[in-house]
Amino acid sequence: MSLQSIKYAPGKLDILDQLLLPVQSKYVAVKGVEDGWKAINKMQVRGAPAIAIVGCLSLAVEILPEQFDSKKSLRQEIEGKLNYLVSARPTAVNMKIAADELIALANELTKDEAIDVQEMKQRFLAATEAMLQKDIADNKAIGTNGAAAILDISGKDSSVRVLTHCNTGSLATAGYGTALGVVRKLHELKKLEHVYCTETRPYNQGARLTAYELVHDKLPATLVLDSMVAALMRAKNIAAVVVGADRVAANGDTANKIGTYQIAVVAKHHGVPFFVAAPLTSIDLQIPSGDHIIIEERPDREMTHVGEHRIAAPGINCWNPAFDVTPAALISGIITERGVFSPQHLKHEISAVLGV
Ligand SMILES: CSC[C@@H](O)[C@@H](O)C(=O)COP(=O)(O)O
Repeated sequence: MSLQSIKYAPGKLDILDQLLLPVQSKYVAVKGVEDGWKAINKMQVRGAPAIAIVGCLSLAVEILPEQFDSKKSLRQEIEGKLNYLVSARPTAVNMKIAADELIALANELTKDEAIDVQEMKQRFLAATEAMLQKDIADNKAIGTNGAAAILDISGKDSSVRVLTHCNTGSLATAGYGTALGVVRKLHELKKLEHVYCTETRPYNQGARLTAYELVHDKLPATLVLDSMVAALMRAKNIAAVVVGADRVAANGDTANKIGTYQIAVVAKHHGVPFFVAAPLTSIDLQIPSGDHIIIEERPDREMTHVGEHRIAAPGINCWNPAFDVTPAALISGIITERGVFSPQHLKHEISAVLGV
């Protein structure tokens, strides 16, 4: 059975505590928005799509038992709590886009004179709950589109070796995964010779989470350290790199886990195609370029310690940005559920597909 990081039934939300993986698989209850905010901020749940889903479902759990005396008070609660959830982590855009969409829905329902406060609440909860299934469907489409793009480039008859970074699988999404969904699809098509995953220092999402998923799902996989990528490309005939995204700007610049940018530079040097796989909810057409993306800086301790064990000299200063921005010029294609877009023409191509 594939991994499930989010378990939801109306009024009940449990998440797999990713701080404990891979040593322990333990679900923790998220009983409302405060728990949701803390789980996102402390990285018990992580990965851009999963953050948005857990944030929104934590609100669903909180408002289900509550009584509201007017649609206006329900709307205010929804807006205030969603904006609070957006503040838990700054870089990934999915929570912000989900919050904006749900606030717009709440505004629309407030104005609709044909419905009362009970019906407004039901419709809001249904929209929130629909996110889980939609994310899985989107990821499967990303997998199909991405596998086709990689096989197109590498020649359809051969199996491929690919490299991925960070974690973009079932643990970072509602299921199946984005970049890891592409890897999964290649495997389903019997076209995956091998996947290499980086350790992803300092938080080790690759070694702890991606490696855990790859072993769990029995995919042919090998772990490498972040410092081995250039040597790997020279030695192992890598057909493509595929990574996720936390926020893609309108010009195709992409924020993703720290280390992504240097992999893209190395890929360019070796002529290896570099793909970003992400749902449309990771694309922020409101910002013109990556210069406008706020990069979260995390505590020094994530660099100086492994668990309780100090590995850096006491007293040394640290700089710990959690993400970097890969310039669009280094990206071969942005794989979404609606097709593979050229980063240089992203805004235009998305508008054409969505008809807006
Ligand atoms: C499918 S998610 C893509 C990204 O969110 C992922 O690569 C990543 O950077 C996760 O960062 P994290 O800091 O662990 O939340």
